[in-house]
Amino acid sequence: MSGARHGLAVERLSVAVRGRALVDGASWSAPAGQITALVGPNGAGKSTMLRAIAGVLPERATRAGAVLLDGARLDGLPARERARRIALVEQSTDAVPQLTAREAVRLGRTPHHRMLGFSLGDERLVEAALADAGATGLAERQLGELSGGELQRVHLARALAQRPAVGQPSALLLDEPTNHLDVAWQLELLALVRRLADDRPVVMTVHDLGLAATHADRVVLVDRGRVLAEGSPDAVLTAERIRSVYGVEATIDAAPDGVAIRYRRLTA
Ligand SMILES: Nc1ncnc2c1ncn2[C@@H]1O[C@H](COP(=O)(O)OP(=O)(O)OP(=O)(O)O)[C@@H](O)[C@H]1O
Repeated sequence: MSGARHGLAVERLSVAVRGRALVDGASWSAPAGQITALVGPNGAGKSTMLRAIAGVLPERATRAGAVLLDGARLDGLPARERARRIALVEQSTDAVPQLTAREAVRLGRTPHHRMLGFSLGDERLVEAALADAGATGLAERQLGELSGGELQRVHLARALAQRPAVGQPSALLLDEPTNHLDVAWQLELLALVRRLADDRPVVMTVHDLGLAATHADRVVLVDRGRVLAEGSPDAVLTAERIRSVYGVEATIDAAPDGVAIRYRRLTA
């Protein structure tokens, strides 16, 4: 059901490049206070959806449909206005390797600047964002010399620094946030994401269906640009659906400390 009053609502979103549909009439919602996992096979259109919501599609892409945050349309807002409300952490960004982590996180404040530029308040937010993402110790390091997992934390800190003033609606979109992270940091990140979802919608794409089932409140299953199912993890992630979408046999074990899913190739 789309149209969540508090949270993000995606309505009949379509994205095409040179006449090819990458996202095809997708409607789904991500309520504030919840973690929504966007899952689906490679090439399903998950990243394209996040980029369309954040308004950072390539120029040659055409799009249709609506994106609403707390009931207000984001489409048509100037890029800067949209960037104040929606923070997107991508798998790979065009990070300048010579920037230090702190300088990169400061860039997260750019959409909020007016004439005066960087303020003391911004500086405090940058330090808090670095601390929240566990990246304080990386602040003086150059991006080009960080490991994949360290870089992931800096990107997250940058998105945290981007958030608007308290009380203003915002959403956080994370594209494969657990990529490159070791198991300890995956759990740290998911605990942080849980805290961040306290007062806003958080959407994350993940390939690990067990992780989605364990840590997300809602799951949106996407295939070939379309939404196949949306709802609670146990309602969406059934062995039958996993078989039809991914073409593998899944055994789902729900335990009190999480959901483990084992996979086998389909036998003929
Ligand atoms: N800029 C682009 N121009 C043309 N086609 C694109 C562009 N970006 C993505 N695509 C295509 O759109 C489809 C959806 O890609 P997208 O990256 O959104 O999928 P995804 O679900 O995030 O995949 P993955 O799990 O592999 O990251 C793919 O077929 C991809 O090749």
